[in-house]
Amino acid sequence: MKLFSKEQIYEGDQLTIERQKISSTDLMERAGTQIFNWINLRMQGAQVPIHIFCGIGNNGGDGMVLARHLILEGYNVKTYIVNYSDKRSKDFLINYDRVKNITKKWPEFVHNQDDFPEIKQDHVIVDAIFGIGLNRPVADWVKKLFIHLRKSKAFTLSIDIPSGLQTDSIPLDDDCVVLASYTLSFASPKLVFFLPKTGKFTINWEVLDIGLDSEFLTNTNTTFNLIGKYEAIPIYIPRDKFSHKGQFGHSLIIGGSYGKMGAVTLASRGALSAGAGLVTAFIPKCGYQVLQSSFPEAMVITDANDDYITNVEFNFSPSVIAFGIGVGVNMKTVEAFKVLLETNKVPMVIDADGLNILSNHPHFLELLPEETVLTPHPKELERLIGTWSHDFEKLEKAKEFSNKHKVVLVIKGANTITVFENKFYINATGNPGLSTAGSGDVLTGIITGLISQGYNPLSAAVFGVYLHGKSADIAVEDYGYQSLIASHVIEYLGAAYMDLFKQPETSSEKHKDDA
Ligand SMILES: NC(=O)C1=CN([C@@H]2O[C@H](COP(=O)(O)OP(=O)(O)OC[C@H]3O[C@@H](n4cnc5c(N)ncnc54)[C@H](OP(=O)(O)O)[C@@H]3O)[C@@H](O)[C@H]2O)[C@@H](O)CC1
Ligand SMILES: [K+]
Repeated sequence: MKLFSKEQIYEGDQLTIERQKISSTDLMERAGTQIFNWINLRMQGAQVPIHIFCGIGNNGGDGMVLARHLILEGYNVKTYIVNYSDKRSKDFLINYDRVKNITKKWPEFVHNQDDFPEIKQDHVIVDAIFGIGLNRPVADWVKKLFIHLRKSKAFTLSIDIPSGLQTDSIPLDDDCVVLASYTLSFASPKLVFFLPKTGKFTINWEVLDIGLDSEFLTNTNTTFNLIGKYEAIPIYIPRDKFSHKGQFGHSLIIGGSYGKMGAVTLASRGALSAGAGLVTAFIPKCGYQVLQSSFPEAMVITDANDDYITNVEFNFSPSVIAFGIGVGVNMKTVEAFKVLLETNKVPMVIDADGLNILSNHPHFLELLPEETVLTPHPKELERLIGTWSHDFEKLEKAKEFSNKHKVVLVIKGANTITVFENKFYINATGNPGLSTAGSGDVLTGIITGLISQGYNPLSAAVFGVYLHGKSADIAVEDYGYQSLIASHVIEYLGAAYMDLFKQPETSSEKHKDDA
């Protein structure tokens, strides 16, 4: 799913008005009506007090349309105008008048703290205060209103975006933003729903289709894309009946050191379960028995050294090499990595200590094959690209790094983001159960196994992250967040593949933060 920028949304808005020969007021009517339908379907006329807080721009206008429909339907509505500016938008004013024409209970003005109404926990709040037009910090009394709303603990439905959240920057502090239980967003979810510092302001979200111009929706290219089931399906390469294991490549997983052999086992199992034809693990000698007995499907080659890798030698042509899991940073291992990089020609996936070695020896980066996949967690990323002061800076720096070194960068997190050639692919699957030992090793294995069978590195990264998260989403139903372990993610990979063709996208693809 495309994540449109604020500028693109305003442009789509304008194009829709021109091409469909409708007025901006008509488009607002569509938006407000969609929100009304959403609420009406769920509340079925219940007389729970609904407090609708409207700003004075078009987000407030949407709130006014909603208020009119709810009042006409007999709901128990209280409407407020959060009067943060005198610059009312045309469509806000039109819809303000329309509300006044159908009820004697005119909207109440809120100018300061004394005007804040009492809201009980079992009431409903609609937040139509600011939309994507917010472009500076909110006034102090507006911030106090946001705190007041939050303190009520009432279900809070934000229209388009939680008020106070800008589409392209991080709020000064948490009190500057409404905490939404649910956000109904127009045209596309907003990028900020997926970033660590801003995603927490909406517990759930959904996109409402307001019929924007279809040509605009199809032809507009976006820098950010959300990867759910419908984006994953076209990446999938089907298998034909006469295929054999020789077609799916040979993954070589190089890693491990004394005490860290399980990581290589997990990655090897991940690669084979993702569909690699053959998997060979290259490990220090001490892991030979461990790996052979814990994962008989893998072949094993050992280093001359017992405890860590000193010299990588093998006598076959792998389709892809993964390096770094549990490998440590011994100087001999570093040297072995360098020699490998100097001679290697096949695609690579680099993780864990492999990334730490790259950070400590940045000139190694020049030796990487183009489109090498790097899979850092936040600390490893920081070592690679330096520190950042906020999420947007992090993304910018990650993009520069990926461009400079021509690498596919997989930024692991609650919503893992893959960066390549100035595009960002935000993964929609996965859950807090993945915060568990070895889950990154499994991911590296899956991506390696996908490259092995012919996926290009970018597709393998994007699809691999999707499958990894999806597998965890299915497994968590059986294990719960706390008990999910990395091995389960491997065991449920088959289910994740099969789910691609099973049923329409379900709510599990929606952003959830209900750990
Ligand atoms: N495109 C679509 O798909 C559709 C969009 N629709 C809806 O329109 C919404 C966008 O509306 P909007 O542009 O009028 O902006 P909104 O967020 O209501 O803010 C109002 C004004 O406040 C001002 N302002 C900014 N920061 C401020 C601050 N800190 N303190 C005080 N004032 C501040 C700023 O004006 P300024 O003062 O900068 O001139 C701004 O213009 C969008 O989110 C969606 O809900 C639908 O109706 C139809 C289809
Ligand atoms: K809002």
